[in-house]
Amino acid sequence: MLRLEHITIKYNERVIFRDLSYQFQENKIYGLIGRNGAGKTTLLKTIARLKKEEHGDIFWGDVSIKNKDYFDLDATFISDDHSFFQDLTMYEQMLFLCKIKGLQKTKAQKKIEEIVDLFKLGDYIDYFPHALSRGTLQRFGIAFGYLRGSKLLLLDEPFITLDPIQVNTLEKLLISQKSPNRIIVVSSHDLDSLEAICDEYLIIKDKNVIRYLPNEIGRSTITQIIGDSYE
Ligand SMILES: Nc1ncnc2c1ncn2[C@@H]1O[C@H](COP(=O)(O)OP(=O)(O)OP(=O)(O)O)[C@@H](O)[C@H]1O
Repeated sequence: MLRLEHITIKYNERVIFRDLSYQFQENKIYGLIGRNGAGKTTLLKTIARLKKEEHGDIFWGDVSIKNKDYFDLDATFISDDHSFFQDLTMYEQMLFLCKIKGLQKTKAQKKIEEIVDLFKLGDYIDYFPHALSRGTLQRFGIAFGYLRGSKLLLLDEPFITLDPIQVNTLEKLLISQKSPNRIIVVSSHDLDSLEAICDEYLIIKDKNVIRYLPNEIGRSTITQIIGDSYE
């Protein structure tokens, strides 16, 4: 369980979240919804410890992760802002990641093969990042996150730039990744995809979140809540 307790998040003097408390449970996919600039990325980064809150605390189980950093956590944050090594092919980068994870070479090669197949990236593994389209880079970014694996998967706008086939593949993949050991949080403006995968929606409003179950809220109400948050 991941628990946010009365957290306030700011950039300089600008408050993005005020006194936010929420409890995320394993085996669930949460959809983070909000207008542009509402704070979706900020909240994901805060959970991933890539940004620190001003007040409050965050607990993973019974342990505070307030003073932890991203690499202290068993977490993967996937955004569309991928940083790849420009001098390595995509295959070499995947091997490098496996090496950091301590995976033996033959096991690493097998795992990479599986993932490359899953994401249909076989044609591109010998490319350098600068030669790939945005959509393909996004797929590699997600494949890297998948390769890394984690108890906490945080995805920021994962469906952006993916074609409909890849959107469908990713939806299925995320559902298959649900487990009693894992919490998944996805931010997106793609309400169709969120509806297909989420157990709970968290809609950002008034510097806080409102929780809904997908079957208790329609699209027009979501749009209305987002619209109201502009006022
Ligand atoms: N590094 C930063 N310094 C100052 N302000 C920031 C910084 N990063 C984000 N912000 C501001 O914080 C607010 C929340 O930004 P965030 O990126 O979290 O929103 P978002 O909901 O993810 O938006 P979008 O849907 O457009 O991606 C925005 O007003 C943004 O301008």
